[in-house]
Amino acid sequence: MAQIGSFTREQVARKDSRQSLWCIIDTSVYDLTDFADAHPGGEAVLLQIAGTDCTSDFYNLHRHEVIQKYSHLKVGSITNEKPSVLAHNPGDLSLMPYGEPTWLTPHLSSPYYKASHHALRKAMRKFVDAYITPEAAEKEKSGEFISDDLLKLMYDAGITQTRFGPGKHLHGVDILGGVVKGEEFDYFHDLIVVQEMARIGYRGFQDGNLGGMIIGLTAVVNWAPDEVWKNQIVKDCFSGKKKLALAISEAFAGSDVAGIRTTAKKTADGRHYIVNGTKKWITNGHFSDYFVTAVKTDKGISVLFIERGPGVETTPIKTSYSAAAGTANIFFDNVKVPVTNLLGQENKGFSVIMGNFNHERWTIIAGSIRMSRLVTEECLKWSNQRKVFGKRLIDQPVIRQKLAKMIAHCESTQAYIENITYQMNNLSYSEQNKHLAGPIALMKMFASRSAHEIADEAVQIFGGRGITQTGMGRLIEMFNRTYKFDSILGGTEEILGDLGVRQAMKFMPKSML
Ligand code: HEM
Repeated sequence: MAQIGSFTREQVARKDSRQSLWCIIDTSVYDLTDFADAHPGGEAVLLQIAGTDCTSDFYNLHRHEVIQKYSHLKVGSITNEKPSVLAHNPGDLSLMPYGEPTWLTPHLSSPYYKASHHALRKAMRKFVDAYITPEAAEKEKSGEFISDDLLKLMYDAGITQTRFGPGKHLHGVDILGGVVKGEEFDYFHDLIVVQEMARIGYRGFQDGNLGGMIIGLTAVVNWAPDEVWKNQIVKDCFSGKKKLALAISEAFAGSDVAGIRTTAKKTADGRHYIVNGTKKWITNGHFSDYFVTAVKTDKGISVLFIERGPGVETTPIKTSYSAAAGTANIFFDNVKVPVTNLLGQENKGFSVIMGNFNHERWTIIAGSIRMSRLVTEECLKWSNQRKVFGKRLIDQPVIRQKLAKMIAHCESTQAYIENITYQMNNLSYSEQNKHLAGPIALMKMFASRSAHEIADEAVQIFGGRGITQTGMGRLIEMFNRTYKFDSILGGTEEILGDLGVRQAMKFMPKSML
Protein backbone atom coordinates (compact mmCIF):
# COMPACT_ATOMS: atom_id res chain seq x y z
CA MET A 1 0.00 0.00 0.00
CA ALA A 2 1.22 3.49 -0.82
CA GLN A 3 2.32 5.85 1.93
CA ILE A 4 -0.37 8.22 3.27
CA GLY A 5 0.67 11.68 2.11
CA SER A 6 -0.40 15.22 1.39
CA PHE A 7 -1.00 16.19 -2.24
CA THR A 8 -2.03 19.23 -4.25
CA ARG A 9 -4.92 18.99 -6.70
CA GLU A 10 -2.39 19.53 -9.53
CA GLN A 11 -0.39 16.47 -8.44
CA VAL A 12 -3.54 14.32 -8.46
CA ALA A 13 -4.57 15.70 -11.88
CA ARG A 14 -1.42 14.15 -13.38
CA LYS A 15 -2.52 10.65 -12.25
CA ASP A 16 -5.09 10.37 -15.02
CA SER A 17 -4.11 7.23 -16.92
CA ARG A 18 -4.70 3.50 -16.73
CA GLN A 19 -1.13 3.13 -15.43
CA SER A 20 -1.67 5.58 -12.61
CA LEU A 21 -5.33 6.22 -11.77
CA TRP A 22 -6.04 8.47 -8.83
CA CYS A 23 -9.08 10.48 -7.76
CA ILE A 24 -10.27 12.79 -4.99
CA ILE A 25 -13.33 12.03 -2.87
CA ASP A 26 -14.16 14.56 -0.17
CA THR A 27 -10.54 15.84 0.04
CA SER A 28 -9.15 12.30 0.39
CA VAL A 29 -6.93 10.95 -2.38
CA TYR A 30 -7.46 7.38 -3.65
CA ASP A 31 -5.22 5.25 -5.84
CA LEU A 32 -7.57 3.15 -7.96
CA THR A 33 -4.93 1.78 -10.35
CA ASP A 34 -5.05 -1.80 -9.11
CA PHE A 35 -8.70 -1.64 -8.04
CA ALA A 36 -10.07 -0.52 -11.44
CA ASP A 37 -10.23 -4.04 -12.81
CA ALA A 38 -12.28 -5.23 -9.88
CA HIS A 39 -14.57 -2.18 -9.62
CA PRO A 40 -18.19 -3.46 -9.65
CA GLY A 41 -19.24 -0.40 -11.66
CA GLY A 42 -16.58 -1.12 -14.31
CA GLU A 43 -13.18 0.24 -15.27
CA ALA A 44 -14.42 2.67 -17.91
CA VAL A 45 -16.19 5.01 -15.47
CA LEU A 46 -13.06 5.23 -13.35
CA LEU A 47 -10.97 6.19 -16.37
CA GLN A 48 -13.48 8.97 -17.08
CA ILE A 49 -12.85 10.54 -13.66
CA ALA A 50 -9.11 9.74 -13.37
CA GLY A 51 -7.19 12.64 -11.83
CA THR A 52 -10.33 14.60 -10.86
CA ASP A 53 -12.42 15.38 -7.82
CA CYS A 54 -15.35 12.97 -8.24
CA THR A 55 -17.01 13.50 -4.84
CA SER A 56 -20.36 14.38 -6.30
CA ASP A 57 -20.37 11.46 -8.80
CA PHE A 58 -19.23 9.07 -6.11
CA TYR A 59 -22.01 9.97 -3.66
CA ASN A 60 -24.53 9.90 -6.46
CA LEU A 61 -23.83 6.19 -6.86
CA HIS A 62 -22.44 4.79 -3.63
CA ARG A 63 -23.31 4.69 0.02
CA HIS A 64 -20.78 6.23 2.40
CA GLU A 65 -20.10 2.75 3.79
CA VAL A 66 -18.39 1.86 0.46
CA ILE A 67 -15.65 4.38 1.06
CA GLN A 68 -15.28 3.18 4.65
CA LYS A 69 -14.95 -0.42 3.46
CA TYR A 70 -12.35 0.49 0.85
CA SER A 71 -10.38 2.88 3.04
CA HIS A 72 -7.21 0.90 2.21
CA LEU A 73 -7.25 2.55 -1.24
CA LYS A 74 -6.66 5.94 0.36
CA VAL A 75 -3.15 7.26 -0.25
CA GLY A 76 -3.46 10.71 1.25
CA SER A 77 -5.35 14.01 1.50
CA ILE A 78 -5.41 17.31 -0.33
CA THR A 79 -3.08 19.81 1.35
CA ASN A 80 -4.82 22.32 3.62
CA GLU A 81 -8.37 21.09 2.87
CA LYS A 82 -10.89 19.63 5.28
CA PRO A 83 -13.49 16.92 4.49
CA SER A 84 -17.13 18.02 4.47
CA VAL A 85 -18.93 14.65 4.50
CA LEU A 86 -19.85 13.69 8.03
CA ALA A 87 -18.73 10.20 9.01
CA HIS A 88 -21.17 8.04 10.94
CA ASN A 89 -19.75 6.43 14.07
CA PRO A 90 -21.33 3.52 15.94
CA GLY A 91 -24.00 4.90 18.26
CA ASP A 92 -24.45 8.25 16.50
CA LEU A 93 -27.92 9.75 16.11
CA SER A 94 -29.12 10.55 12.62
CA LEU A 95 -28.71 14.16 11.56
CA MET A 96 -31.50 13.86 8.99
CA PRO A 97 -34.77 15.63 9.87
CA TYR A 98 -37.25 12.92 10.93
CA GLY A 99 -34.37 10.41 10.99
CA GLU A 100 -35.13 9.85 14.68
CA PRO A 101 -38.41 9.87 16.60
CA THR A 102 -39.38 13.11 18.35
CA TRP A 103 -37.91 12.15 21.70
CA LEU A 104 -34.43 11.90 20.13
CA THR A 105 -34.72 15.09 18.10
CA PRO A 106 -32.73 18.09 19.42
CA HIS A 107 -34.94 20.89 20.80
CA LEU A 108 -38.01 18.62 21.01
CA SER A 109 -39.13 16.66 24.03
CA SER A 110 -41.43 13.88 25.16
CA PRO A 111 -43.20 13.12 28.44
CA TYR A 112 -42.48 9.40 28.19
CA TYR A 113 -38.71 9.08 28.36
CA LYS A 114 -36.36 9.48 31.35
CA ALA A 115 -32.58 9.60 31.63
CA SER A 116 -32.32 5.80 31.77
CA HIS A 117 -34.19 5.52 28.45
CA HIS A 118 -31.72 7.88 26.81
CA ALA A 119 -28.77 5.99 28.30
CA LEU A 120 -30.18 2.67 27.11
CA ARG A 121 -30.80 4.00 23.61
CA LYS A 122 -27.22 5.20 23.34
CA ALA A 123 -25.68 1.98 24.61
CA MET A 124 -28.01 -0.19 22.54
CA ARG A 125 -27.22 1.62 19.31
CA LYS A 126 -23.48 1.25 19.93
CA PHE A 127 -23.90 -2.45 20.64
CA VAL A 128 -26.12 -3.04 17.63
CA ASP A 129 -23.85 -1.11 15.24
CA ALA A 130 -20.71 -2.79 16.54
CA TYR A 131 -21.85 -6.40 16.93
CA ILE A 132 -25.29 -7.20 15.55
CA THR A 133 -25.32 -5.35 12.22
CA PRO A 134 -22.06 -6.86 10.87
CA GLU A 135 -23.21 -10.40 11.67
CA ALA A 136 -26.68 -9.66 10.31
CA ALA A 137 -25.20 -8.56 6.97
CA GLU A 138 -23.21 -11.78 6.71
CA LYS A 139 -25.92 -14.20 7.83
CA GLU A 140 -28.69 -12.56 5.84
CA LYS A 141 -26.69 -13.39 2.74
CA SER A 142 -25.51 -16.87 3.67
CA GLY A 143 -28.80 -17.91 5.26
CA GLU A 144 -26.92 -19.32 8.25
CA PHE A 145 -28.35 -19.03 11.73
CA ILE A 146 -27.21 -16.61 14.42
CA SER A 147 -23.83 -17.52 15.93
CA ASP A 148 -23.26 -18.75 19.47
CA ASP A 149 -20.71 -15.95 19.91
CA LEU A 150 -23.30 -13.26 19.28
CA LEU A 151 -25.85 -15.02 21.48
CA LYS A 152 -23.30 -15.07 24.29
CA LEU A 153 -22.45 -11.41 23.82
CA MET A 154 -26.14 -10.46 23.96
CA TYR A 155 -26.76 -12.60 27.01
CA ASP A 156 -23.72 -11.28 28.88
CA ALA A 157 -24.88 -7.73 28.13
CA GLY A 158 -28.36 -8.56 29.46
CA ILE A 159 -29.94 -7.77 26.09
CA THR A 160 -31.51 -11.16 25.41
CA GLN A 161 -33.23 -11.06 28.79
CA THR A 162 -34.80 -7.66 27.97
CA ARG A 163 -36.34 -8.89 24.75
CA PHE A 164 -38.98 -10.61 26.65
CA GLY A 165 -40.24 -7.35 28.17
CA PRO A 166 -40.26 -6.11 31.78
CA GLY A 167 -40.64 -8.52 34.67
CA LYS A 168 -39.05 -10.56 37.40
CA HIS A 169 -36.78 -12.36 34.94
CA LEU A 170 -34.81 -9.11 34.74
CA HIS A 171 -34.30 -8.65 38.46
CA GLY A 172 -30.61 -8.62 39.25
CA VAL A 173 -29.63 -8.10 35.60
CA ASP A 174 -27.47 -5.04 34.90
CA ILE A 175 -28.30 -4.18 31.33
CA LEU A 176 -25.43 -3.08 29.07
CA GLY A 177 -23.01 -2.54 31.87
CA GLY A 178 -25.62 -1.08 34.22
CA VAL A 179 -27.15 1.73 32.10
CA VAL A 180 -30.49 0.35 33.29
CA LYS A 181 -31.17 -1.91 36.23
CA GLY A 182 -33.36 -4.89 35.41
CA GLU A 183 -35.79 -3.85 38.16
CA GLU A 184 -36.52 -0.49 36.53
CA PHE A 185 -36.86 -1.85 32.97
CA ASP A 186 -40.27 -0.80 31.65
CA TYR A 187 -42.13 -1.03 28.34
CA PHE A 188 -40.43 2.11 27.04
CA HIS A 189 -37.05 0.44 27.61
CA ASP A 190 -38.54 -2.56 25.82
CA LEU A 191 -39.60 -0.31 22.91
CA ILE A 192 -36.07 1.08 22.67
CA VAL A 193 -34.48 -2.38 22.53
CA VAL A 194 -36.88 -3.53 19.80
CA GLN A 195 -36.55 -0.36 17.74
CA GLU A 196 -32.77 -0.16 17.97
CA MET A 197 -32.51 -3.79 16.88
CA ALA A 198 -34.83 -3.19 13.93
CA ARG A 199 -32.39 -0.57 12.63
CA ILE A 200 -30.00 -3.29 11.40
CA GLY A 201 -32.07 -3.41 8.22
CA TYR A 202 -31.86 -7.16 7.67
CA ARG A 203 -35.38 -8.45 8.22
CA GLY A 204 -34.70 -12.17 7.93
CA PHE A 205 -31.82 -12.11 10.39
CA GLN A 206 -33.87 -9.87 12.68
CA ASP A 207 -36.40 -12.68 13.07
CA GLY A 208 -33.59 -15.24 13.18
CA ASN A 209 -32.24 -13.39 16.22
CA LEU A 210 -34.46 -15.28 18.66
CA GLY A 211 -37.73 -13.98 17.22
CA GLY A 212 -39.34 -17.29 18.17
CA MET A 213 -38.29 -16.98 21.78
CA ILE A 214 -39.67 -13.46 22.08
CA ILE A 215 -43.12 -14.55 20.94
CA GLY A 216 -43.14 -17.99 22.56
CA LEU A 217 -41.46 -17.78 25.92
CA THR A 218 -44.21 -15.56 27.36
CA ALA A 219 -46.52 -18.56 27.43
CA VAL A 220 -43.97 -20.54 29.47
CA VAL A 221 -43.36 -17.71 31.92
CA ASN A 222 -47.02 -16.97 32.49
CA TRP A 223 -48.49 -20.44 32.36
CA ALA A 224 -45.81 -23.02 33.29
CA PRO A 225 -47.13 -25.23 36.11
CA ASP A 226 -43.80 -25.54 37.91
CA GLU A 227 -41.43 -22.73 38.98
CA VAL A 228 -38.18 -24.74 38.91
CA TRP A 229 -38.95 -26.20 35.49
CA LYS A 230 -39.94 -22.78 34.19
CA ASN A 231 -36.79 -21.09 35.51
CA GLN A 232 -34.58 -23.70 33.88
CA ILE A 233 -36.25 -23.22 30.48
CA VAL A 234 -36.02 -19.46 30.76
CA LYS A 235 -32.34 -19.64 31.70
CA ASP A 236 -31.51 -22.03 28.84
CA CYS A 237 -33.35 -19.86 26.33
CA PHE A 238 -31.81 -16.60 27.49
CA SER A 239 -28.28 -17.98 27.43
CA GLY A 240 -28.81 -19.29 23.89
CA LYS A 241 -28.17 -22.85 25.02
CA LYS A 242 -31.65 -23.77 23.84
CA LYS A 243 -33.81 -22.13 21.18
CA LEU A 244 -37.58 -21.87 21.34
CA ALA A 245 -40.27 -21.38 18.71
CA LEU A 246 -43.98 -20.64 18.88
CA ALA A 247 -45.82 -23.25 16.84
CA ILE A 248 -49.39 -22.23 16.11
CA SER A 249 -49.96 -21.77 12.36
CA GLU A 250 -50.76 -24.74 10.16
CA ALA A 251 -51.44 -25.30 6.51
CA PHE A 252 -55.11 -25.49 7.54
CA ALA A 253 -55.13 -22.52 9.90
CA GLY A 254 -53.11 -19.32 10.11
CA SER A 255 -54.86 -16.47 11.85
CA ASP A 256 -57.85 -18.80 12.31
CA VAL A 257 -56.44 -20.53 15.40
CA ALA A 258 -59.66 -22.44 16.03
CA GLY A 259 -59.12 -24.31 12.76
CA ILE A 260 -55.91 -26.08 13.79
CA ARG A 261 -55.79 -29.84 13.26
CA THR A 262 -52.74 -30.96 15.27
CA THR A 263 -54.14 -33.32 17.87
CA ALA A 264 -53.03 -34.25 21.39
CA LYS A 265 -54.70 -37.36 22.75
CA LYS A 266 -54.17 -38.52 26.33
CA THR A 267 -52.71 -41.98 26.92
CA ALA A 268 -54.81 -44.49 28.86
CA ASP A 269 -52.76 -43.91 32.04
CA GLY A 270 -53.36 -40.16 31.71
CA ARG A 271 -49.66 -39.34 32.00
CA HIS A 272 -48.89 -38.31 28.44
CA TYR A 273 -50.34 -36.70 25.36
CA ILE A 274 -49.64 -38.23 21.96
CA VAL A 275 -49.25 -35.41 19.47
CA ASN A 276 -49.83 -35.75 15.73
CA GLY A 277 -49.97 -33.08 13.05
CA THR A 278 -47.99 -30.44 11.18
CA LYS A 279 -47.16 -26.81 11.73
CA LYS A 280 -46.16 -24.34 9.04
CA TRP A 281 -44.32 -20.99 8.76
CA ILE A 282 -42.74 -21.40 12.18
CA THR A 283 -40.13 -18.69 12.77
CA ASN A 284 -36.86 -20.21 14.10
CA GLY A 285 -38.52 -23.61 13.85
CA HIS A 286 -35.66 -25.16 11.91
CA PHE A 287 -33.10 -24.55 14.64
CA SER A 288 -35.30 -24.69 17.74
CA ASP A 289 -35.14 -27.23 20.55
CA TYR A 290 -38.46 -26.28 22.16
CA PHE A 291 -41.87 -25.71 20.60
CA VAL A 292 -44.72 -23.92 22.37
CA THR A 293 -47.41 -25.68 20.40
CA ALA A 294 -51.14 -25.15 19.94
CA VAL A 295 -52.95 -28.51 19.82
CA LYS A 296 -56.50 -29.78 19.66
CA THR A 297 -57.50 -31.66 22.82
CA ASP A 298 -60.81 -33.31 23.78
CA LYS A 299 -62.96 -30.22 24.06
CA GLY A 300 -60.93 -27.36 22.70
CA ILE A 301 -57.49 -25.90 22.08
CA SER A 302 -54.59 -26.43 24.49
CA VAL A 303 -50.96 -25.32 24.54
CA LEU A 304 -48.16 -27.85 25.02
CA PHE A 305 -44.46 -27.40 25.57
CA ILE A 306 -42.83 -29.94 23.23
CA GLU A 307 -39.12 -30.75 23.11
CA ARG A 308 -37.36 -31.76 19.91
CA GLY A 309 -36.93 -35.54 20.11
CA PRO A 310 -38.33 -38.76 18.64
CA GLY A 311 -41.19 -38.02 16.25
CA VAL A 312 -40.39 -34.30 15.86
CA GLU A 313 -39.00 -33.28 12.49
CA THR A 314 -38.48 -29.90 10.86
CA THR A 315 -37.84 -28.87 7.28
CA PRO A 316 -36.95 -25.36 6.08
CA ILE A 317 -39.44 -23.22 4.16
CA LYS A 318 -38.07 -20.85 1.55
CA THR A 319 -39.81 -17.52 2.11
CA SER A 320 -39.15 -14.11 0.56
CA TYR A 321 -36.72 -13.23 3.33
CA SER A 322 -33.47 -14.83 4.47
CA ALA A 323 -33.15 -18.45 5.54
CA ALA A 324 -31.38 -16.97 8.60
CA ALA A 325 -34.88 -16.74 10.15
CA GLY A 326 -35.06 -20.55 10.23
CA THR A 327 -38.69 -20.56 9.01
CA ALA A 328 -39.87 -24.17 9.04
CA ASN A 329 -42.49 -26.86 8.75
CA ILE A 330 -42.76 -29.02 11.85
CA PHE A 331 -44.01 -32.58 11.73
CA PHE A 332 -45.23 -34.28 14.90
CA ASP A 333 -45.52 -38.03 14.50
CA ASN A 334 -46.82 -39.78 17.61
CA VAL A 335 -44.79 -37.51 19.87
CA LYS A 336 -45.07 -38.45 23.54
CA VAL A 337 -45.40 -35.33 25.70
CA PRO A 338 -45.76 -35.46 29.52
CA VAL A 339 -49.05 -33.94 30.72
CA THR A 340 -46.97 -31.77 33.03
CA ASN A 341 -45.89 -29.87 29.88
CA LEU A 342 -49.37 -28.38 29.56
CA LEU A 343 -49.26 -24.57 29.66
CA GLY A 344 -52.42 -23.17 31.24
CA GLN A 345 -55.53 -25.30 31.47
CA GLU A 346 -56.56 -28.11 29.14
CA ASN A 347 -59.04 -26.96 26.48
CA LYS A 348 -58.53 -23.34 27.57
CA GLY A 349 -55.48 -22.68 25.44
CA PHE A 350 -57.15 -19.74 23.73
CA SER A 351 -56.44 -17.43 26.63
CA VAL A 352 -52.78 -18.59 26.65
CA ILE A 353 -52.47 -17.89 22.93
CA MET A 354 -54.40 -14.65 22.92
CA GLY A 355 -52.62 -13.21 25.95
CA ASN A 356 -49.33 -14.04 24.34
CA PHE A 357 -50.32 -12.32 21.11
CA ASN A 358 -50.41 -8.82 22.60
CA HIS A 359 -46.71 -8.53 23.34
CA GLU A 360 -45.88 -10.36 20.09
CA ARG A 361 -47.97 -7.96 18.04
CA TRP A 362 -46.64 -4.94 19.89
CA THR A 363 -43.06 -6.14 19.18
CA ILE A 364 -43.78 -6.70 15.48
CA ILE A 365 -45.26 -3.22 15.19
CA ALA A 366 -42.43 -1.55 17.10
CA GLY A 367 -39.90 -3.04 14.67
CA SER A 368 -41.97 -2.27 11.59
CA ILE A 369 -42.44 1.35 12.63
CA ARG A 370 -38.69 1.78 13.15
CA MET A 371 -37.87 0.15 9.83
CA SER A 372 -40.38 2.44 8.14
CA ARG A 373 -38.55 5.43 9.59
CA LEU A 374 -35.20 4.08 8.47
CA VAL A 375 -36.55 3.72 4.94
CA THR A 376 -38.00 7.24 5.07
CA GLU A 377 -34.63 8.53 6.28
CA GLU A 378 -32.95 6.78 3.33
CA CYS A 379 -35.39 8.44 0.95
CA LEU A 380 -34.72 11.85 2.47
CA LYS A 381 -30.96 11.32 2.12
CA TRP A 382 -31.25 10.02 -1.43
CA SER A 383 -33.61 12.76 -2.63
CA ASN A 384 -31.28 15.34 -1.15
CA GLN A 385 -28.23 13.78 -2.79
CA ARG A 386 -29.41 12.40 -6.11
CA LYS A 387 -29.43 14.77 -9.09
CA VAL A 388 -31.67 14.17 -12.11
CA PHE A 389 -32.87 16.54 -14.83
CA GLY A 390 -30.30 19.04 -13.53
CA LYS A 391 -31.66 19.28 -9.99
CA ARG A 392 -31.91 17.29 -6.80
CA LEU A 393 -34.81 14.88 -6.50
CA ILE A 394 -36.08 16.80 -3.49
CA ASP A 395 -36.44 19.88 -5.68
CA GLN A 396 -39.28 18.10 -7.52
CA PRO A 397 -42.72 18.75 -5.93
CA VAL A 398 -43.87 15.21 -6.75
CA ILE A 399 -41.03 13.78 -4.66
CA ARG A 400 -41.78 16.17 -1.78
CA GLN A 401 -45.39 14.92 -1.79
CA LYS A 402 -44.16 11.35 -1.40
CA LEU A 403 -41.78 12.30 1.39
CA ALA A 404 -44.52 14.23 3.16
CA LYS A 405 -46.77 11.17 3.17
CA MET A 406 -43.98 8.92 4.40
CA ILE A 407 -42.99 11.28 7.22
CA ALA A 408 -46.61 11.69 8.33
CA HIS A 409 -47.00 7.90 8.54
CA CYS A 410 -43.80 7.56 10.57
CA GLU A 411 -44.76 10.29 13.01
CA SER A 412 -48.29 9.02 13.54
CA THR A 413 -47.37 5.37 14.03
CA GLN A 414 -44.60 6.25 16.49
CA ALA A 415 -46.99 8.48 18.46
CA TYR A 416 -49.55 5.65 18.37
CA ILE A 417 -47.15 3.06 19.79
CA GLU A 418 -45.86 5.42 22.46
CA ASN A 419 -49.43 5.99 23.64
CA ILE A 420 -50.11 2.23 23.81
CA THR A 421 -46.74 1.62 25.48
CA TYR A 422 -47.66 4.14 28.16
CA GLN A 423 -50.88 2.20 28.81
CA MET A 424 -48.91 -1.06 29.02
CA ASN A 425 -46.70 0.51 31.66
CA ASN A 426 -49.76 1.28 33.76
CA LEU A 427 -51.77 -1.93 33.41
CA SER A 428 -51.18 -5.40 34.80
CA TYR A 429 -50.75 -8.33 32.40
CA SER A 430 -54.39 -9.37 32.74
CA GLU A 431 -55.65 -5.79 32.45
CA GLN A 432 -53.58 -5.44 29.27
CA ASN A 433 -55.27 -8.52 27.86
CA LYS A 434 -58.67 -7.06 28.61
CA HIS A 435 -58.15 -3.45 27.58
CA LEU A 436 -55.35 -3.48 25.03
CA ALA A 437 -55.94 -6.51 22.80
CA GLY A 438 -58.23 -4.39 20.60
CA PRO A 439 -56.08 -1.23 20.51
CA ILE A 440 -52.92 -3.26 19.78
CA ALA A 441 -54.70 -5.14 16.98
CA LEU A 442 -55.86 -1.88 15.40
CA MET A 443 -52.42 -0.36 15.77
CA LYS A 444 -50.82 -3.34 14.04
CA MET A 445 -53.30 -3.07 11.20
CA PHE A 446 -52.53 0.62 10.79
CA ALA A 447 -48.73 0.26 11.12
CA SER A 448 -48.51 -2.42 8.46
CA ARG A 449 -50.71 -0.33 6.13
CA SER A 450 -48.29 2.55 6.74
CA ALA A 451 -45.36 0.26 5.92
CA HIS A 452 -47.14 -0.63 2.67
CA GLU A 453 -47.45 3.04 1.69
CA ILE A 454 -43.87 3.78 2.71
CA ALA A 455 -42.40 0.78 0.85
CA ASP A 456 -44.33 1.68 -2.26
CA GLU A 457 -43.25 5.33 -2.33
CA ALA A 458 -39.67 4.46 -1.40
CA VAL A 459 -39.27 2.19 -4.43
CA GLN A 460 -40.66 4.92 -6.69
CA ILE A 461 -38.15 7.40 -5.27
CA PHE A 462 -35.20 5.01 -5.67
CA GLY A 463 -36.22 3.72 -9.10
CA GLY A 464 -34.08 0.82 -10.36
CA ARG A 465 -31.97 0.89 -7.20
CA GLY A 466 -35.11 0.20 -5.15
CA ILE A 467 -35.31 -3.21 -6.79
CA THR A 468 -31.59 -3.97 -6.54
CA GLN A 469 -30.27 -6.00 -3.63
CA THR A 470 -26.92 -4.18 -3.33
CA GLY A 471 -25.84 -0.57 -3.49
CA MET A 472 -27.72 2.62 -2.57
CA GLY A 473 -31.16 1.02 -2.63
CA ARG A 474 -30.34 -2.10 -0.60
CA LEU A 475 -32.55 -1.16 2.33
CA ILE A 476 -35.44 -0.12 0.14
CA GLU A 477 -35.35 -3.38 -1.81
CA MET A 478 -35.17 -5.38 1.42
CA PHE A 479 -38.06 -3.48 3.01
CA ASN A 480 -40.28 -3.71 -0.06
CA ARG A 481 -39.62 -7.46 -0.21
CA THR A 482 -40.23 -8.10 3.48
CA TYR A 483 -42.65 -5.54 4.98
CA LYS A 484 -45.50 -7.95 4.27
CA PHE A 485 -44.21 -10.28 6.97
CA ASP A 486 -45.45 -7.73 9.49
CA SER A 487 -48.91 -7.60 8.00
CA ILE A 488 -49.24 -11.38 8.23
CA LEU A 489 -47.23 -12.67 11.21
CA GLY A 490 -49.09 -12.47 14.50
CA GLY A 491 -52.45 -12.06 12.72
CA THR A 492 -53.27 -10.55 9.34
CA GLU A 493 -54.29 -6.94 8.91
CA GLU A 494 -57.87 -7.96 8.12
CA ILE A 495 -58.26 -10.25 11.14
CA LEU A 496 -56.75 -7.64 13.42
CA GLY A 497 -58.94 -4.82 12.15
CA ASP A 498 -61.94 -7.04 12.79
CA LEU A 499 -60.66 -8.04 16.23
CA GLY A 500 -60.15 -4.40 17.18
CA VAL A 501 -63.76 -3.51 16.41
CA ARG A 502 -65.15 -6.70 17.95
CA GLN A 503 -63.27 -5.91 21.16
CA ALA A 504 -64.77 -2.41 21.11
CA MET A 505 -68.23 -3.96 20.67
CA LYS A 506 -67.77 -5.77 23.97
CA PHE A 507 -67.57 -2.43 25.72
CA MET A 508 -70.50 -0.77 23.98
CA PRO A 509 -72.97 0.71 26.51
CA LYS A 510 -76.18 -1.29 26.72
CA SER A 511 -78.46 1.73 26.42
CA MET A 512 -79.69 3.12 23.10
CA LEU A 513 -77.88 6.39 22.41
C1 HEM B 1 -12.77 4.67 -4.03
C2 HEM B 1 -13.49 4.65 -5.13
C3 HEM B 1 -14.55 3.69 -5.46
C4 HEM B 1 -14.88 2.51 -4.88
C5 HEM B 1 -14.21 1.84 -3.69
C6 HEM B 1 -16.05 2.00 -5.56
C7 HEM B 1 -16.71 0.83 -5.24
C8 HEM B 1 -17.90 0.44 -5.79
C9 HEM B 1 -18.68 -0.65 -5.33
C10 HEM B 1 -18.37 -1.53 -4.12
C11 HEM B 1 -19.77 -0.72 -6.12
C12 HEM B 1 -20.91 -1.73 -6.01
C13 HEM B 1 -22.05 -1.09 -5.25
C14 HEM B 1 -23.19 -2.04 -5.24
O1 HEM B 1 -23.17 -2.93 -4.41
O2 HEM B 1 -24.09 -1.86 -6.07
C15 HEM B 1 -19.66 0.29 -7.12
C16 HEM B 1 -20.59 0.52 -8.09
C17 HEM B 1 -20.48 1.52 -9.04
N1 HEM B 1 -19.50 2.47 -9.10
FE1 HEM B 1 -17.92 2.65 -7.87
N2 HEM B 1 -16.39 2.86 -6.56
C18 HEM B 1 -15.51 3.91 -6.52
C19 HEM B 1 -15.52 5.01 -7.34
C20 HEM B 1 -16.39 5.22 -8.37
C21 HEM B 1 -16.43 6.37 -9.18
C22 HEM B 1 -15.53 7.57 -8.98
C23 HEM B 1 -17.42 6.20 -10.10
C24 HEM B 1 -17.91 7.09 -11.21
C25 HEM B 1 -17.75 8.32 -11.29
C26 HEM B 1 -18.02 4.93 -9.84
C27 HEM B 1 -19.06 4.39 -10.55
C28 HEM B 1 -19.76 3.27 -10.17
C29 HEM B 1 -20.95 2.81 -10.84
C30 HEM B 1 -21.59 3.41 -12.08
C31 HEM B 1 -21.39 1.72 -10.13
C32 HEM B 1 -22.67 0.91 -10.36
C33 HEM B 1 -23.65 1.46 -9.31
C34 HEM B 1 -25.11 1.57 -9.67
O3 HEM B 1 -25.48 1.43 -10.83
O4 HEM B 1 -25.90 1.83 -8.72
N3 HEM B 1 -17.37 4.35 -8.78
N4 HEM B 1 -18.51 0.99 -6.89
